[in-house]
Amino acid sequence: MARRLANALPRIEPAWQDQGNPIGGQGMVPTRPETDPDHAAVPACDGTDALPQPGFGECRINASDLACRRGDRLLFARLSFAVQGGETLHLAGPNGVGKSSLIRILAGLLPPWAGNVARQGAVALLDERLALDMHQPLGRALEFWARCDLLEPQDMNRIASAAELDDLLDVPVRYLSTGQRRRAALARTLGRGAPIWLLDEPLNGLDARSVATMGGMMTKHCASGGICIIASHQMLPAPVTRRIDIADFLP
Ligand SMILES: Nc1ncnc2c1ncn2[C@@H]1O[C@H](COP(=O)(O)OP(=O)(O)OP(=O)(O)O)[C@@H](O)[C@H]1O
Repeated sequence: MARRLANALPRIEPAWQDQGNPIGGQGMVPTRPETDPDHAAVPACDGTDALPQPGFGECRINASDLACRRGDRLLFARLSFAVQGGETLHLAGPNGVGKSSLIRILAGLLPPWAGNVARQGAVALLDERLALDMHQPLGRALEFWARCDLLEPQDMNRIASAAELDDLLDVPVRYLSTGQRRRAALARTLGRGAPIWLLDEPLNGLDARSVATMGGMMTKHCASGGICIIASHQMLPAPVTRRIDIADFLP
């Protein structure tokens, strides 16, 4: 039962078929972290060392000729990319362009209007939903997911510490501030131990220190062979392999 819950996110089958490398993959060159004057001076928190370093097997995600329609509007079309372990893809673009919709397509929660996604590796999805029991103290709410994800309690504790949640574990989730909820959602998501992170606006509501910590987590995840695909209208505090502005794929 627990394993079934842990794998509750839909998987796109077959797990992987090599469909070539339409945009880059192998050839993509990591860049320096995108610079944001608001965040540049804040050192990453040491707590990132507490994240588990699982040493992922091969993981990749390929999007081929994707188009997305919501309601009666075609949002984007002819969008292709390939991302492999160790790479970060930044999905950018103005409000309403379709960043969240693309994240949902990549997670298998929304069918594309056209094209397909091939994926190897489990996914951890962070979106606008907190997915924590508002009536439980934070520690209990995180424990629920730790059990689902078959985490050892000490692993969840380490992740909570990395997200600087130690002092909040006894606080009911509904009393947490916006930024505290975001950090709790991050801990819940990253605790899955999945190689592919799909993060929709992970920096929203975070203060400068938490943004730097998040950057450290992303950097470590990629260094361990994981994938980060981040939809954000902000610059990312970690090395970015490729940036796609969805506005370039308007139909
Ligand atoms: N279920 C839906 N039915 C119809 N239209 C939808 C639906 N969900 C989203 N949309 C529309 O699709 C468009 C893209 O939404 P989406 O949330 O993907 O954009 P976004 O780039 O993530 O925006 P933001 O930067 O504001 O978060 C918006 O115009 C939105 O109103």
